[in-house]
Amino acid sequence: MDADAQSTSTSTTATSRAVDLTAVPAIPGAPKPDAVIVGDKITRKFGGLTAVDVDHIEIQRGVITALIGPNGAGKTTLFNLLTGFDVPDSGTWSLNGGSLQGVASYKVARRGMVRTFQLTKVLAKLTVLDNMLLGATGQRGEKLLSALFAFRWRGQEEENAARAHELLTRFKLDAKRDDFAGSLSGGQRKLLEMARALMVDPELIMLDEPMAGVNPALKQSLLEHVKSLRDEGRTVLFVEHDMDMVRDISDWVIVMAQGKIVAEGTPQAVMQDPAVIDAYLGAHHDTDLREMDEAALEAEAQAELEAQADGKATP
Ligand SMILES: Nc1ncnc2c1ncn2[C@@H]1O[C@H](COP(=O)(O)OP(=O)(O)OP(=O)(O)O)[C@@H](O)[C@H]1O
Repeated sequence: MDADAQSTSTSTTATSRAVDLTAVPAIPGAPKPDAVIVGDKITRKFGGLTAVDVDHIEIQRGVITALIGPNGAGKTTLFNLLTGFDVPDSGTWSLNGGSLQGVASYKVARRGMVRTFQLTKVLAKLTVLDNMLLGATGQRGEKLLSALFAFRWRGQEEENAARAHELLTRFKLDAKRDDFAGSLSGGQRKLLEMARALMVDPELIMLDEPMAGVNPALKQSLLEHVKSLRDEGRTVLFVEHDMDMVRDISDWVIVMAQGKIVAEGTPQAVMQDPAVIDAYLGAHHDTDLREMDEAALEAEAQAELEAQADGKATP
């Protein structure tokens, strides 16, 4: 384990809110013991295509939930809707019981829910430190009224700089604080985006494909950082195609296909669920889950060969 990440997770376990989810029924829309997000009848259509059609969703507080599914399943669209970056055709959802319907993305962030993007939105021509400080916008200082109280704004600036420094150290980016963000590797940009999201000290952090474009050397460190978010009491919801990551760090997995939630459960249960394997294989273009369930596929191929040898037609 990365020494820095280890010290982070060790020092933060005291505030972990993780609970055992093995007793939660493995059914789509399963009720959770302490849901931080609850959504109902959320739909989003693009022309004739229904990208999201979620009947009920609950995200448990304090654990890591993976949202998986084949390409085009609606995962990013659902992220966009929950965080106010897109507007649904119908549906309601709440954070800690407070409705987020019609709430703009920056206000959603102020209420404690932030997200990162599939393609990182770090600003290449700003320094790493300036990117961090931008992450703190939406706080007191940017308000016109606060400009009248410059002493408060200065205090906020100092607080932000201190927090940025602390986070850059934690994410091992402190040596790069004055470099242009554009000079960072793909993995470092993902780390910067995660660090920036933490500037507002969110209760819930949503990561859209945190492993995409990250070189293998940084992957383990990134995984440990995601786990440390949970270990310090935050809720993590992430979209990912990297099934190793899903298996390694998720406490719960929600599977989408064609806009709907088709399965939920612990990683172990979900990865053996025929509905999940169907959802992936039906889409024909996600190889990760194929690799993941090689044994099941081999058994299926063997059965097919035997059926052929017996002269039976296979469906
Ligand atoms: N702005 C848009 N305009 C039209 N169609 C869209 C738009 N955004 C998404 N879609 C369509 O909605 C469906 C769901 O897309 P979405 O990006 O949410 O899927 P996803 O599960 O995140 O896929 P991936 O894993 O490939 O990122 C897809 O068919 C996509 O083409």
